[in-house]
Amino acid sequence: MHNTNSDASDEHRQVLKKLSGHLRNIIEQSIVLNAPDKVITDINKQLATIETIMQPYVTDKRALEYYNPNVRGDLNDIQPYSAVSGHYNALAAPIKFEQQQDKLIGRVKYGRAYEGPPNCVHGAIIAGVYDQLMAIAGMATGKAGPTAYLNIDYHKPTPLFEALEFQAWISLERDNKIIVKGQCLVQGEVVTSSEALFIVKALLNK
Ligand SMILES: CCCCCCCCCCCCCCCC(=O)SCCNC(=O)CCNC(=O)[C@H](O)C(C)(C)COP(=O)(O)OP(=O)(O)OC[C@H]1O[C@@H](n2cnc3c(N)ncnc32)[C@H](O)[C@@H]1OP(=O)(O)O
Repeated sequence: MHNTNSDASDEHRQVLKKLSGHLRNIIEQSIVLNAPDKVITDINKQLATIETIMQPYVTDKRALEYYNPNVRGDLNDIQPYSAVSGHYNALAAPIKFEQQQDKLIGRVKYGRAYEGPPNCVHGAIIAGVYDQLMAIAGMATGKAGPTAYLNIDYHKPTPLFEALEFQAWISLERDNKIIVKGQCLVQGEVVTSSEALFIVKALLNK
């Protein structure tokens, strides 16, 4: 189940990614859907058919890696099914990770499915991005481990439908501890900032 390798072809990865894209669009559309009962009933029937088609192929083994420490190119593929950043998980918004010098960057726009305060991104979604982005940024030390704490300062509301730039960088690495800092910018303005502690030996020893 928690495989670190996969023999999936590029074609297989592409069709799986496309499936997540369709599901993601359906989730977003469902939030603002205002259709007659008859139309929704028809949609429900078609979705039930899709579930039936998928069911025989649902196994306890993922097609892709749960965790791919040797990923090259797309940094999101370190955890392809991440609930926050996985391009193969429809729950994750299409955030794009990239390394820029000593910072890991996450660029994303959130839609209605991620709304907390009116027209703003839910604070728990923001926390999720920091947790994932900072964990991956910490891996640049060559180590990894679970989050011991994640502190977030919400300085200003984070708007929906606007380009967000999350940044994360290693602040301190000592023994079994990695402290990572982060911030999120909207049009150059910092709207949130964060700090997280990751414990390395804990993951390796337990
Ligand atoms: C098959 C493939 C597998 C590979 C797999 C890799 C997968 C890579 C994917 C990445 C995925 C990312 C995803 C996002 C990252 C999550 O979301 S992780 C999920 C959220 N976090 C958790 O569930 C962690 C739950 N907590 C725990 O397990 C434990 O409390 C911890 C954090 C591991 C620490 O426990 P511990 O090992 O017993 O360590 P402990 O001795 O208590 O503390 C060690 C040191 O840290 C300090 N410390 C501990 N907690 C704190 C704290 N809250 N504040 C300050 N200091 C603290 C201690 O004081 C101690 O300091 P020293 O005495 O050494 O100076």
